[in-house]
Amino acid sequence: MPVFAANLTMMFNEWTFLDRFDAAAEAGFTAVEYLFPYEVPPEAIAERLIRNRLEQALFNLPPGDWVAGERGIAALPGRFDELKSGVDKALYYAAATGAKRLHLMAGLSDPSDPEAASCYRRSIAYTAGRLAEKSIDLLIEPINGRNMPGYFLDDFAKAERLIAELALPNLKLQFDVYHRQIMHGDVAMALRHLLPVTGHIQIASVPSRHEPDGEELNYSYLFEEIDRLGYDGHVGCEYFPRGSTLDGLAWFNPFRRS
Ligand SMILES: O=C(O)[C@@H](O)C(=O)CO
Ligand SMILES: [Mg+2]
Repeated sequence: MPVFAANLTMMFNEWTFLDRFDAAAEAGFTAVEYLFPYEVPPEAIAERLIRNRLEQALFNLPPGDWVAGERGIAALPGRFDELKSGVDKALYYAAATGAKRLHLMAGLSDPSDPEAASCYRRSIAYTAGRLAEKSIDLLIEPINGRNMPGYFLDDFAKAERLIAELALPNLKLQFDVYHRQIMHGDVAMALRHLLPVTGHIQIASVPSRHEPDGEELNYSYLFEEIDRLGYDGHVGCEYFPRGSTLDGLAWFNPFRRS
């Protein structure tokens, strides 16, 4: 049975950020993820995780100036010092929360620009090395251009090639089924092929990015496939509820912790 992590950036928005941990546990989740924890002291997050017996599945390294529209800095020339201090900060939060996976966002940059490509590889190699000292995996995630126009890592095959070429033991793919379906389709075959390099899976309906309970993907089949493949990581519920988070959790009934 897949182990689901509630994405607290998108779900449980009826509660304040810290209270979302309590709400997710109450709803039967055993793990959580979110984009960024950096507005809240790590000790406060750790306290909620322990109190609710929740595992911290994943969060993202600092992405640059998100509010101004940046979506990561790893492929942006001239930002390496900032990247290094972001790694320090993320590791501090990972130590407090027990996170064993961090996602590094590439940024908005021309995918065919060789300078961006070399910058991205350098950032990944540096970050993976720092994370390896703490036995933490580094994830890279291809993101579809409809949701994030101009995102550097815009192709699953490119991510696969990069992981193979860099050959860093803790560098893995963040396989977001929602992005995969929009970018390339062929989700089940891609899961079979890429599972050996996949460190985290995320889900949402396509095209609406709502609950995984309809529209163009058959999630019952995909959940069984994920089990058949022997995937033992988390499946992040990275979706915007159609209405209230709790009203939208019927799909989760067979999986919830009682
Ligand atoms: O799919 C996404 O959008 C996220 O997983 C993310 O990390 C960046 O927004
Ligand atoms: Mg995602």
